[in-house]
Amino acid sequence: MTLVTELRLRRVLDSRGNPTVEAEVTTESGGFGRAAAPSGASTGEYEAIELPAEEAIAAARERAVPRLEGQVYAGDQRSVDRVLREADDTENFGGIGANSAVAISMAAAKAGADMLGAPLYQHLGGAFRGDEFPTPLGNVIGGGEHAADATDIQEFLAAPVGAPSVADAVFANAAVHREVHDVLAERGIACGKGDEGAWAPSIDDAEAFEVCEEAVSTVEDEVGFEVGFGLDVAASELYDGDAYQYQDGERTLDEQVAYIADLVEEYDLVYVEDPLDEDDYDGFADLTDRVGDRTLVCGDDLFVTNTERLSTGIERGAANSILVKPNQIGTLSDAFDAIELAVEHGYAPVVSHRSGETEDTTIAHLAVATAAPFIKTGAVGGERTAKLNELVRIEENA
Ligand SMILES: C=C(OP(=O)(O)O)C(=O)O
Ligand SMILES: [Mg+2]
Repeated sequence: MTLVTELRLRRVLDSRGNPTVEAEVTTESGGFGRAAAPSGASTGEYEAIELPAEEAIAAARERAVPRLEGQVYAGDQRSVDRVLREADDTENFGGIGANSAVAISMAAAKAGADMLGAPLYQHLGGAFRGDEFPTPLGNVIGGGEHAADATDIQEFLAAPVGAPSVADAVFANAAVHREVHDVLAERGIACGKGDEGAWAPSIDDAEAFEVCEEAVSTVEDEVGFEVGFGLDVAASELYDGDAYQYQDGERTLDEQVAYIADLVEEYDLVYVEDPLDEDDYDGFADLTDRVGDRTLVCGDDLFVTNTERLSTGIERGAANSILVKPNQIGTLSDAFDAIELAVEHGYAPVVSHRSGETEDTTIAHLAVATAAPFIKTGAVGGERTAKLNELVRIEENA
């Protein structure tokens, strides 16, 4: 019944105005799924390859479409994703592009769910999924590769860890975002927004910590539950192969570990993503040793949603959390495998958007399906609220 009868691919816009790949899967009995690939700016060196959209579409039309149409069942996600890998025939989706692969993989999942008449999270998570919901991490101040002339640290993330519901958490993050703007205005600082909708003021990291702390504490008083904050340092972007380069000077490898450990202590950070370079497993292990009992040390560029890199991290005690971006690895099956391996070893999976996004809501369903404790998908902006509002709807209906 879920035999794929038609697979269409087209170019659509992402939130940065760049072309990205959208896929539509139709099945024999009329099941339908549509999904679009996101795109990163601070991409990890070991990510699957994103090809220019036109090139990815042409390659997938030639190599993947004939292997899927009339051959594979959309409800059998593992088969769809295996065929995508066979059609690609490289280690990193350099053949058809991870953007084509992930769009097709997610569209097939949606077509499979449509055939069952079930929401996507239920199709992916099954009947015994449980009833846990992810806490959203909301980007409220940012710079790095996402905004010029702003903070060195890429993301300051509101983390409403005490929220009684997803809806409360989503609104708390939006309130922190608003409050950050008010605090900046009081200080006479005008600013625009970065790629993910976070404020991108021309201030240094030290001032951003002050602003964030003040905004979070005001909102915490208003809502009456615990709201903390965390970071995505995106440290590979600061590392020049020798030291970490900040506006206020450089930090050696040891200094960087000590600096982050101090920040965790001083601001009671609940989450620290990519605090060190993507090749520095030892540094991650050292930091995890120091602060891993108090905070999540998350690997994004370090692990790139890849089970081999995660296995290395597990062996070496590097990090205690993994960021999960389906387009970093290319298929939903691979993303599921990374989550499963992480959970098995006590690593917290954090399902994540990319800085370039679309209205696609698959990651909201993926986070619920896998009972991921966190989802990182911004605080405001249409392509971000698409996921947040979907979480609110899922929570109401689940
Ligand atoms: C979402 C992120 O940014 P990008 O999509 O640019 O990699 C990130 O680094 O976690
Ligand atoms: Mg990151």
